[in-house]
Amino acid sequence: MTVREFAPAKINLSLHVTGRRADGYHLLDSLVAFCSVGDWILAGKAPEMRLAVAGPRAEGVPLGPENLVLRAAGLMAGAPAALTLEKHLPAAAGIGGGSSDAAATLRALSRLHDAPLPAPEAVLGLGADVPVCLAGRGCRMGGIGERIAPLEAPLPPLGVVLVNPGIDVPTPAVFKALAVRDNAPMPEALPPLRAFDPVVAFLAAQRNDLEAPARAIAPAIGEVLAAIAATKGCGLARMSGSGATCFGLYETEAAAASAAEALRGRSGWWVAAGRILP
Ligand SMILES: C[C@](O)(CO)[C@H](O)COP(=O)(O)OP(=O)(O)OC[C@H]1O[C@@H](n2ccc(N)nc2=O)[C@H](O)[C@@H]1O
Ligand SMILES: Nc1ncnc2c1ncn2[C@@H]1O[C@H](COP(=O)(O)OP(=O)(O)OP(=O)(O)O)[C@@H](O)[C@H]1O
Repeated sequence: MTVREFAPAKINLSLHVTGRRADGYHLLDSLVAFCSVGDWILAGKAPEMRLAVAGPRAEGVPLGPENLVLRAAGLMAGAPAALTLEKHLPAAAGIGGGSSDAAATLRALSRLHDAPLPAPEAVLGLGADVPVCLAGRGCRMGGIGERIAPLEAPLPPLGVVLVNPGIDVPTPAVFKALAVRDNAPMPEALPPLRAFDPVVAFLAAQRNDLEAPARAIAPAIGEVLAAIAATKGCGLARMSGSGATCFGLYETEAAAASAAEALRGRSGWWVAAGRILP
């Protein structure tokens, strides 16, 4: 029996940094969505845990125990499997690549062995983005990433474009470069987010507080944002997470696919188009 689990790209539609804990981790308020662009995890029963990495973005992905797939598998003691990670997302890109792979591995091994998922604190120990990736649906994320409040209504299937300029931006460096760490949160009550117009109107009044420090580290992010914003039908262009990947939102998946075509060809840019998942 082989189990296939999708590891969708994580998109921070907004990312407000509202404080910092004594241990240095930052407090966040983020509207998080997932999209139909992502990696895949394949898992089959085997006498011991092993990992193979394939796919167009396999180059440079670690095969050793530091791979988040193996770190996640290590939490599912007694559930060995032959794991294949099919890599489609750029790494260190702000779209939860390794984090989503870890969450998909937990889901795959839980299904393969009919085993319970690890405790929330163990999931958080894999990385601040893993709890929201384990939820894998539209959420408001708080705390350092452990407070996950699924949205009351599913997000609409908006078109989305993802663009990465081919520059790794290490998350710790971006948080370290923040000038202000006690920014305002989003409004306590979120408005209905059931269609393109209200979603982009609401998000236009929100922020990604990591955009400024990330652009100081990788100025190419500014070029990516301008190029996305200039595409036909783009309702919002914003960096995701700690970058460098930026996203554009469109009313339809077709509009996003057209925008992606217009953006391809820039040397070294990774461009993908899809739709926002519920
Ligand atoms: C920026 C986001 O992607 C937004 O979703 C996440 O907060 C980062 O999630 P992540 O990449 O899984 O982060 P981790 O790998 O857990 O942490 C990497 C480093 O980012 C910083 N970090 C991360 C999360 C957080 N709430 N505050 C932080 O200051 C810490 O220096 C940490 O050592
Ligand atoms: N399964 C994995 N896929 C990609 N990178 C991985 C994986 N496991 C470990 N890594 C290592 O983790 C580093 C960070 O990559 P990762 O894709 O986790 O960042 P990210 O999750 O996209 O960033 P963010 O959490 O800010 O969205 C990579 O440079 C790589 O060395």
